[in-house]
Amino acid sequence: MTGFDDAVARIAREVRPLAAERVDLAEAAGRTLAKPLHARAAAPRRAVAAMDGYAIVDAGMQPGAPLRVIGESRAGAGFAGRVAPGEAVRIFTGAPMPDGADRCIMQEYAGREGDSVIFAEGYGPGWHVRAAGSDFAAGVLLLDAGTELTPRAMIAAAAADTAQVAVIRQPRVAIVGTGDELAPPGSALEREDAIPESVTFGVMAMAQAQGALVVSRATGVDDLPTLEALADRALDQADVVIVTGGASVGERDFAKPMFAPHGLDLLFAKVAIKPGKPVWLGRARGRWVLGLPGNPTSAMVTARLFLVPLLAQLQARGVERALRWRTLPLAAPLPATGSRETFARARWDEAGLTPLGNQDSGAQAALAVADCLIRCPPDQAALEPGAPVSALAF
Ligand SMILES: Nc1nc2c(c(=O)[nH]1)N[C@H]1C(S)=C(S)[C@@H](COP(=O)(O)OP(=O)(O)OC[C@H]3O[C@@H](n4cnc5c(N)ncnc54)[C@H](O)[C@@H]3O)O[C@H]1N2
Ligand code: MOO
Repeated sequence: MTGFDDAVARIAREVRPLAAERVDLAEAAGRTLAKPLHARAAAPRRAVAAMDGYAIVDAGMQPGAPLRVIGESRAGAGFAGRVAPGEAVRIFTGAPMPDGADRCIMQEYAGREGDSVIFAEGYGPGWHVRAAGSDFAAGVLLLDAGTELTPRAMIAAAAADTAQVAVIRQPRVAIVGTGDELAPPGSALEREDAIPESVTFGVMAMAQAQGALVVSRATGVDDLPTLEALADRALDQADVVIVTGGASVGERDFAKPMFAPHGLDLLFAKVAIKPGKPVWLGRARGRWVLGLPGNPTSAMVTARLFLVPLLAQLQARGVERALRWRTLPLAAPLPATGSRETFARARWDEAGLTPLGNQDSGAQAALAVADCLIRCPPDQAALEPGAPVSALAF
């Protein structure tokens, strides 16, 4: 059986990023930059006021002495002339500082009468000027290749004055759920022994949250010819095919056999973890095929541990960014681990991590409240509250 770190290392080694494409910036949120993004101009391009008030020459300024207001500078329409001592220009936040002026005094300190303005004591010490290039200089690297365009990064990309960006193509994902017992949610009660099909919904949401385009979601009964046909179609459509269920050792576990006619080549099959031991990853017809166990908690834990790094790697983000472990204290006791490395579901708050009471790999209700996985080495003794553990956002 493959160890967890070894399985992740194989993903890092074998999975190559998808090709790049150019998209309009408005379409780029959530995508990953394929090329570094440099600033086309400095920000601000020239010194600007940081407050509404008056631009003045600081040297020789005296509170109470009147200054002559010679013009106005607005954001988008600066003042063309030059300011000399004894003069002031009415200015607004973000407006270019006129030549000669080096300080902005907030309008709260100004007494204005016609063309004359007098400043009250106490307007210092702030100069309220943002120097040219104080945010960033022209030509600097703002966002490196491999950066996800988060909402915050979108600001920097637009501020770089770029209309289009080179991003990695979105991974196309097809999901196939297998099992005779599965019924579309809303119809399970119509058939004796049916259960609502839940796993593909969670896996789809996780793939989408990682930037993937889910091109199809299908379910198939445990019949090999039916599943082979579903595999064929999914391989036509997607970069990554995810098959859920049928990963175990029963006669009707067809998750791997359904890809056999397409030349399935396994990267790993079975990982020494709990839950999710039957998880596997392979390649067929040049596509990645990820097999997740059918148990809902096992499926979501293995999706978090292997699908998220796989999608990260395809999008040139690297597996490390997909698996950021943090050391956090336990807020409640953690039971001893068995012989497999274990990923306990937990909730995190100010007090620390509270392992959930239901650690069954078939659990669905407990999944909805879990937001962390605690990584427990094999044969770890029970831990008391306060003990530091390694945790991953789930
Ligand atoms: N003799 C052995 N039995 C099992 C082993 C083993 O090593 N030897 N491994 C166990 C482990 S660990 C797991 S995990 C499961 C994995 O089983 P499968 O991947 O074959 O999954 P199924 O048998 O199809 O289903 C398991 C369970 O999950 C429910 N399920 C499946 N798909 C869905 C879905 N899309 N939505 C909701 N629920 C689903 C299914 O009804 C079963 O209850 O095998 C153990 N057995
Ligand atoms: O891996 Mo299974 O997930 O232990 O039930």
